[in-house]
Amino acid sequence: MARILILEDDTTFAQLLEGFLTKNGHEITLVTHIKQSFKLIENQEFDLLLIDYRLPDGIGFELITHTRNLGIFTPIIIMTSFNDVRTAVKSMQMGAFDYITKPVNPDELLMVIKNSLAKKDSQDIKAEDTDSDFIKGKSAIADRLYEHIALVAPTDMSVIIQGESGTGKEFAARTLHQQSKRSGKPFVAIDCGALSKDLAASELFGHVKGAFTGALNDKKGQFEAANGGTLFLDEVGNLSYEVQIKLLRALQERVIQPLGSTKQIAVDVRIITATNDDLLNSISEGEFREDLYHRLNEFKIQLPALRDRGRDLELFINHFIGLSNRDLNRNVKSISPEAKAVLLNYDWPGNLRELSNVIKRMVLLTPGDVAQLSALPDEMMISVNQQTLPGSSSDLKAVNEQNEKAIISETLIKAKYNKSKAAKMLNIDRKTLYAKMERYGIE
Ligand SMILES: Nc1ncnc2c1ncn2[C@@H]1O[C@H](COP(=O)(O)OP(=O)(O)OP(=O)(O)O)[C@@H](O)[C@H]1O
Repeated sequence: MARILILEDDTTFAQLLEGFLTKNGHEITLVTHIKQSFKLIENQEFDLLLIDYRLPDGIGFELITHTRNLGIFTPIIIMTSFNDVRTAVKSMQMGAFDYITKPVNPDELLMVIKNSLAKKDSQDIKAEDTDSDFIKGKSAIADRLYEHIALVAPTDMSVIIQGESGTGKEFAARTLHQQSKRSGKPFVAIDCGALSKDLAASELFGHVKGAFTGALNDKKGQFEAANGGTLFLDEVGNLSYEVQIKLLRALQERVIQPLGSTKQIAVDVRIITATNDDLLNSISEGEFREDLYHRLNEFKIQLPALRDRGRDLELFINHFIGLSNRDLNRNVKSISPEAKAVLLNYDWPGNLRELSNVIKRMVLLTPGDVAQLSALPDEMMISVNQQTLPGSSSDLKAVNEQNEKAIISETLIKAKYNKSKAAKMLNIDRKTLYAKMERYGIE
């Protein structure tokens, strides 16, 4: 028995389907509009969504995007007229499992449903143990990101993921793999930034015993380990020129040659790469091969910096509080308004990784249920104070005052609010410090 949500505006046809599928042991919920279906999937669990393509308030694609953005991977079958088949194929690239053309043949429908449910079972395990600590976000920029991921995932295109440090490039690469046809095969991640020049080639392509000093045994490379699946090369800009040549050859000819071996080994690997910086600069400086770049860049995904993700920041703060409560056995339920203001105004150069660390520390330092400003690192407050300085103001007096205020706050934090010590560090006497603190409203 499966719980099936049917989204179909032709009510006579929908009731026919309901009768037929109920007879075949399924539990059916009927809706006629996309908006109603959004509400239902947010609040109830379904095993399958059976949706019409053209609906009174939009097209079926919207439900696919919405469910995938919510991190729900329930199988979706699109029902479409023969004329819309091309669009239905596109819907599969966006994450629908299958489509069926109208008029619907009952036996075909049962078969498609059976196949989709079987695929769902094989995906559930992965969704459980790899995705539960991750969220996608709800900003427009996150919507676009996951739309691109859903579009390119099922293809075999090489993808470059570009983004600042800690923006979630590895998570995006894993998502691409999980949504691809290769999901049942290995996902192998290599941090090229951590590989020494000498070891990179052996790590990627393997070596035979005696290939170089220290090669005591044959070793399989990661290309072979990822065979049939996906190889994720993080910080690909760090690979030496010689390894870049070998990599290009492996991609073009689909064979690798372990160091010291004359044997060629056929490999079928999809490559996803990530880089912090713009590889185009490295190309113009002659450090990265342009031909390899084009081979790797069949599709580019740009990961947004956390500071550009709007309301996602708050979602991530809450998400990480939940994870830290669980991991550290705490019960933080809210954040004081001052602490929240600092979290929301900080510019997060280390992105999600930095946020996750800051929240973990904050939760650890909060025995009660409200996190306070004192649980945040001093440097964050200094940085937020400095950001609010009027950078381009021409009012010299105001700029000086703002500077003075920021320096005093900063020094007080450094001196752990010991005013004699702070006065000494600022090279002023205690009385002057008190007067300035009062004038600038520093507590
Ligand atoms: N969507 C997400 N939801 C929750 N946590 C996330 C998400 N994406 C990334 N993270 C967390 O943020 C941190 C950084 O993620 P990840 O390693 O994928 O970033 P990266 O861009 O590859 O970093 P680097 O540039 O340092 O290689 C990790 O701790 C990861 O668990």
